[in-house]
Amino acid sequence: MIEAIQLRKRYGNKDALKNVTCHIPKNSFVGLIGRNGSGKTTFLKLLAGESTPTSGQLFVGGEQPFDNIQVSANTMLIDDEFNLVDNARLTEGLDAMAHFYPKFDRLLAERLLAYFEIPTHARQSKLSKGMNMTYRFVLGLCARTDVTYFDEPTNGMDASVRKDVYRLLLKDYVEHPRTIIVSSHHIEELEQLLSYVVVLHDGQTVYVDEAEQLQQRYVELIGSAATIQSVIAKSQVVTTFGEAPVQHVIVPNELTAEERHQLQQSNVQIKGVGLSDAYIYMTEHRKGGIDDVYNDYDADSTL
Ligand SMILES: Nc1ncnc2c1ncn2[C@@H]1O[C@H](COP(=O)(O)OP(=O)(O)OP(=O)(O)O)[C@@H](O)[C@H]1O
Repeated sequence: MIEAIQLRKRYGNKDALKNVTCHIPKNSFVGLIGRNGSGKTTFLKLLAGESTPTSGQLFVGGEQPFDNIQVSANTMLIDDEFNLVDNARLTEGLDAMAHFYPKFDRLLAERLLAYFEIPTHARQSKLSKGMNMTYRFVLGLCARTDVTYFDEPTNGMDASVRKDVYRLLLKDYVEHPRTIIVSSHHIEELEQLLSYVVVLHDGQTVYVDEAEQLQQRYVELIGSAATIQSVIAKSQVVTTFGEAPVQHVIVPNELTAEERHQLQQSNVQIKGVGLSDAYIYMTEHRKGGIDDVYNDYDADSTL
């Protein structure tokens, strides 16, 4: 459905995206994850045809998205700027959606807005931040475009609305399979839904694959620091936390049978790592964890 090849986007003298390469199969439910400033919004804007790549190639459904009516009729980007009609009442927004998007489910949209207690006679500009995001989310969901991009859709929503939103996303996706890409900082809340994950780091794709594969990328060793150090080479360690004598050591899931045997013999527990933690280890180990900063600070301040 989506093919990006060595995509680059430059703003002035800054590369917002340096090298994004990914293939996303049709009807995937994708988590677009990455640290602040890693390029998620920039990538979504390119996908939605709102800006042009500086170099590289990008295809959505076989078409280049920029300035392409066919792509824009079948895709939708919901972000905190989304506003179909300026200063409109919500009912006018619903009218516009029905006009532009043939698969828009107006009845469901009205029922959801009533459930979330969002008054449809109100003007969008008068809604609270959380209500505005919920309204936009409802429009994006009910549009049922072939591809829908949600950029941080739960920003400003309270915990209970966020929970409903994730449930809704899953229910609607199961009943109407399509390609959905969600960028979010609440990846731990989203991870049960994802079939596919794209991780951006510093403007580059560092992981593109099924969510399950990312979960299996690392393991956590819990036990005596001395034992772990005697079996695992320092170069294998992604990060370490916890205070001696019991330490938690994260390593790539590439232990040999011999290493596993030695660790288990010494009562070191070998545990799987969740998706959101795996993502954090993948994008954090280059600069060390927060413990390293604190330990270095302690060492320097006692000099
Ligand atoms: N219009 C712009 N002009 C100049 N630089 C920009 C522009 N838009 C984005 N950038 C820069 O490009 C980089 C990527 O920004 P982007 O907003 O895509 O990241 P992000 O992953 O969505 O971040 P966040 O999680 O904080 O929303 C950042 O360094 C940002 O400062």
